[in-house]
Amino acid sequence: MDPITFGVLTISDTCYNDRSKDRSGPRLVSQIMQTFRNAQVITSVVPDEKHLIQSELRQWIDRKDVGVIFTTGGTGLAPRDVTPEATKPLLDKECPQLMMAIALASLKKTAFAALSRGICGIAGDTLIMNFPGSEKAVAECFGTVKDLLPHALHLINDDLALVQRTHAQVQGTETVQAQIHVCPHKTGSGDGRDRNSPFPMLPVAAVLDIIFGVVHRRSSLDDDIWKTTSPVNIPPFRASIKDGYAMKSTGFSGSKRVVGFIAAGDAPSAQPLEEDECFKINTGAPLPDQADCVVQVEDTLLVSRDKNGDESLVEIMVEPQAELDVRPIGHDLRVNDAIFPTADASSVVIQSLLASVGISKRLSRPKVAVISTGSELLAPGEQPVPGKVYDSNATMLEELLLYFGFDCVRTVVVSDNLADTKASLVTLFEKVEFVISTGGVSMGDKDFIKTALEELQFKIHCGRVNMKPGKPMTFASKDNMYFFGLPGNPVSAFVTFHLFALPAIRWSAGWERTKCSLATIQVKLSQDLSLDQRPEYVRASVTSKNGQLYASVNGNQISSRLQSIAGADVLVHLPARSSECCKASAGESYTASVLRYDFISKYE
Ligand SMILES: Nc1nc2c(c(=O)[nH]1)N[C@H]1C(S)=C(S)[C@@H](COP(=O)(O)OP(=O)(O)OC[C@H]3O[C@@H](n4cnc5c(N)ncnc54)[C@H](O)[C@@H]3O)O[C@H]1N2
Ligand code: MOO
Ligand SMILES: [Mg+2]
Repeated sequence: MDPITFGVLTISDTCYNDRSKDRSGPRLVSQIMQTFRNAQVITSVVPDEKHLIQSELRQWIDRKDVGVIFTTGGTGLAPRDVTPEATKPLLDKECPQLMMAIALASLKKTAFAALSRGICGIAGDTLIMNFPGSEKAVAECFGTVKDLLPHALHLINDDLALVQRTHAQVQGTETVQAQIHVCPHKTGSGDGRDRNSPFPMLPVAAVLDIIFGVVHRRSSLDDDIWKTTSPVNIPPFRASIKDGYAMKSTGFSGSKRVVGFIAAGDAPSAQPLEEDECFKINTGAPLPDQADCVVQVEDTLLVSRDKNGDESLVEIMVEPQAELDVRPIGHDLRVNDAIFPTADASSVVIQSLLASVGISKRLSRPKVAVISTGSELLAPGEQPVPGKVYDSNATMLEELLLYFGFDCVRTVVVSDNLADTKASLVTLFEKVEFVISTGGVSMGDKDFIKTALEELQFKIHCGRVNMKPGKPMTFASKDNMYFFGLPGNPVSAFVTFHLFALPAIRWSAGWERTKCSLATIQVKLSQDLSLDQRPEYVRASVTSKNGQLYASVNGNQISSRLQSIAGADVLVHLPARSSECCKASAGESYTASVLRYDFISKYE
């Protein structure tokens, strides 16, 4: 089937106000991409407003390339659910049987499918289907219709030859020629097919959805860790919280003979203790068996020392209370209690809490390698050579992995050569699960990465992303080997590492999905910014003013200028330019991904 463009329209007040809540749209995009390799997908999010739904639908119906539009959301019985009412006036013909097929399939899964009012029909030569709003429902609905779409479109486009062929196939009189995907983007040949990438530009959210669906999440953080119970009590003995004197609270205040000294690490003392006696004790030391409280040194006076200079008599200035400044056995953690009160993938938390109960277990982390590709690269420290540039990406990626708590097991630099690229990939994947490369993923004759992946039987899940910088970002996998081909432009590599490779590695390490991507905040722009035709991730420093966070963009944002990462606290998510809006204005609020722990550069 010739490449067609699918439209995925999320209709939801909630998602319109916060795009990160839209899970159904990206899920639908990734389902489409996994079913129709050559498809293009355009997406949008509108509130549950009839006129806005219709204006978006009309724009897409009027486009020649858009063959199918799926809407998700607004098909229910709630007052704001108006998707069918918005869709119906635009249709030339309804397709009730298609919706019935969806309804019957959905009813098998849940009786509540009966409450969905979605409709389906044809507007011009575009097929429109209303799907429910839930992520699960859109996947199921798409699954019901996906095999019907090619034939439906051939009928709509009156493509008789193909219609006959499909009928013949259905009647079983013709075998379908197996469609083998050959990457037309061969390099070096420079024939016509190289002029257009075969990879659709996927929305960022859809790429993340694909990544989380493909990358195997290590279960080690799921069960055995969180369910681990403590083999010991913490503290294992009654421990003093202060430096002071251990005594019997029944002995009241007043002067007491000092009969001994207990340091942290000493064994508990079973020595008898009178009410007018006490032990000098250190913080963390075990209380003597007959004491039930500790008075801190600040609440005492030293009265006398014996001939060896040791304290012999003290004046207790406060009334001692039972259990004062004492941590009972198991006060912080009891034996057989769960060590982890909550799932927390931080290795600091996991390793230190395990250590606190005496378990020495080094959590294995996903193994990552870095490849820098490019015949033009010089290693830092080498002498300049005409036509060459220094390789900043390898160092940057090693440092980024370190910063985020992962190790770069190995780094190689490979020139623009297909055989070397393949050989490096094979060697590295013998040792690691993730390989992150930079360079060689765009349209150049020497961009071998995608070809190398195809020839090594990797599945390329994403070959281009609708974003700036980072458009040619490539994600591929084969079994449990995962490959990120970041663009060569240093800033593109920086941005796509943060948005895609890091979340994937964290996911593989067992992190909660909500924590895999960088945390996001809302910032106000400090200046006007023009919008690009792709959604843009601009580097900006953050100022906190009266509790409001402002973002100032770090100079020229061209994706080769690595200087823009200096002082970059966040990546501000700027939407793509649209016919209604071509700039982001100072004072407007935008979502921003937090790049570093210390993400506020200035307080005013
Ligand atoms: N005809 C088209 N050309 C390009 C397109 C396109 O769509 N059509 N996309 C542009 C975009 S967007 C990006 S991003 C770049 C990415 O290209 P590659 O991933 O193939 O990167 P290279 O071509 O290998 O290098 C790009 C650039 O970056 C420099 N570079 C590469 N590696 C390093 C490194 N390790 N350290 C520092 N600098 C590096 C390299 O010298 C180039 O200047 O493609 C555009 N082209
Ligand atoms: O995608 Mo590129 O990174 O814009 O230059
Ligand atoms: Mg290139």
